[in-house]
Amino acid sequence: MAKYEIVMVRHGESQWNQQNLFCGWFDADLSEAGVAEAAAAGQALKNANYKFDAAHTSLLQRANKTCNSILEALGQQDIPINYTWRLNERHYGDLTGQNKKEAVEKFGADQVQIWRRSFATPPPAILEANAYFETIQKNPKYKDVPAEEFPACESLELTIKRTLPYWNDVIVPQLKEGKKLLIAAHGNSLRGIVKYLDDMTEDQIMGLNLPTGIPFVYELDENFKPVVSMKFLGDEETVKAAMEKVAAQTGGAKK
Ligand SMILES: O=C(O)[C@@H](COP(=O)(O)O)OP(=O)(O)O
Repeated sequence: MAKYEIVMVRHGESQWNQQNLFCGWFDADLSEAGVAEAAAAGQALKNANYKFDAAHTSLLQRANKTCNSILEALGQQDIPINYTWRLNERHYGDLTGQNKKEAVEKFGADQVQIWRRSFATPPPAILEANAYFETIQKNPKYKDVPAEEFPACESLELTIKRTLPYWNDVIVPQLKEGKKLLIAAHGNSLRGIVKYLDDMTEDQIMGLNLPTGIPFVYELDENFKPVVSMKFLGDEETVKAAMEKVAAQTGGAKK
């Protein structure tokens, strides 16, 4: 029987999603379409009568603005919002700022697919020569990230390693207190949580592409095992098309 419920959402489309650039820890803003997606996510949650006691988001504005937009739609801007680097997007290393299709031309589709969706292989570490090195690696907002944990690139496996402590130490205790929670985060930080909750194999998680701006619900039993998994607040066709759009960003591959 379901005892706990939590809603998660990948931010609305960012300007870098729109331009098809690997984004990772770069702090891209929402695109115009992304602003609309975030508002629609709020409306969908409002229509389904959701109310939250707290929200959790990353240190990146695309997720923060999505979170705010949802809370605004619900008339709940006053609830506590927790900001944490542990929910940040997977660090895309030296791919940060590269066009996804151009990366395929340069490195080949198989290699890019491994970097994007494999479990254990990280992209190359960000180099000082990368145009976004300073703004990411030297950003004062990350001053509290322990030096030994500050990534220069991350596989999904490494992303899960820094996201799970937040799930276990912050999210789970709040759920146990009976709080209704919203997590507004990113494609890969959420794929990590989903893999963990649904105990997916590495092959299964490779095939999962989370759409932007469509909230999804987990209902969990007393042992935090899913009774209902990844139930999207959107019609099946729309969700499927949005997932395929993400998969196709490197040039038509379905995975
Ligand atoms: O970093 C990025 O480019 C995207 C995910 O890209 P893919 O792994 O889907 O290529 O992250 P998000 O838009 O969720 O913050």
